[in-house]
Amino acid sequence: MAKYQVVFVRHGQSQWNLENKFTGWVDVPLSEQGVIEAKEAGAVLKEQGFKFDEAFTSVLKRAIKTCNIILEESDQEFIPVVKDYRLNERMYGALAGLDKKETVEKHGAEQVHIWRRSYDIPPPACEKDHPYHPSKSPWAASIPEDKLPATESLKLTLERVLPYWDEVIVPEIKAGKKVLIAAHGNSIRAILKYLDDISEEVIPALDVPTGVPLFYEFDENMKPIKQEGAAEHLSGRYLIDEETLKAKIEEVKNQTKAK
Ligand SMILES: O=C(O)[C@H](O)COP(=O)(O)O
Repeated sequence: MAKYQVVFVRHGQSQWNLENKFTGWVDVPLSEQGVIEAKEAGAVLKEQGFKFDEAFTSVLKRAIKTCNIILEESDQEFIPVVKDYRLNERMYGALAGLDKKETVEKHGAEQVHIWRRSYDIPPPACEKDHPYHPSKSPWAASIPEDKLPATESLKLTLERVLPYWDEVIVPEIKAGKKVLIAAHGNSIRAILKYLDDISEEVIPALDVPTGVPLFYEFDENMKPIKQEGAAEHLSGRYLIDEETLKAKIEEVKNQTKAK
């Protein structure tokens, strides 16, 4: 029987999603389209009667803004919002700031797919003097230096996100709180891999669309309950029609397809 509920949402389209650049920990804003997506996500949640007691987000403004817009649109701005770098996007290493298609032209589609979607192969590390090294971000001072990654695979992202899920978010859920998690494509993929026990062979096929709420229910042991209309490989379902969902997932996949 369903006992707990969680809604995940990847931030709306960011300025660098629009410009098709690898982003990771670079703190770029939402694009105009991203703001619209966040508003739509909030409207759907309101329409379907979702109420939250607490929200969790990263320290990156595209996720924070998405979270705030959703809460504003659904009349729930009063709830506490907890920000933590452990929900950040995976750190994209030396690829941060590079055009995704130009990177394919330079290194080949196969190599870029490995960097983007393999489980345990990280992109090349970024040096300390890289313009987007995380030590240069304004919130870096609040993070232990040894926790500032020079690059991250999905596996390393999972090793960062999972303790936060287990030690901070799950106890809140088990205390009866309804939780919204506004995060990033790869930090959400990491949690979903864990929740739905997705294999290393299958995880490269999983893409998370921008700005679409993903609804999960769990039993008393925090085991996900398969929803009617669940998305491929997942127990949860996206709160959007299938055709729009397909188009939005395709958009993510197409970021590295030939021009
Ligand atoms: O950090 C980024 O570039 C994106 O938000 C996620 O990128 P990906 O879909 O290429 O992993």
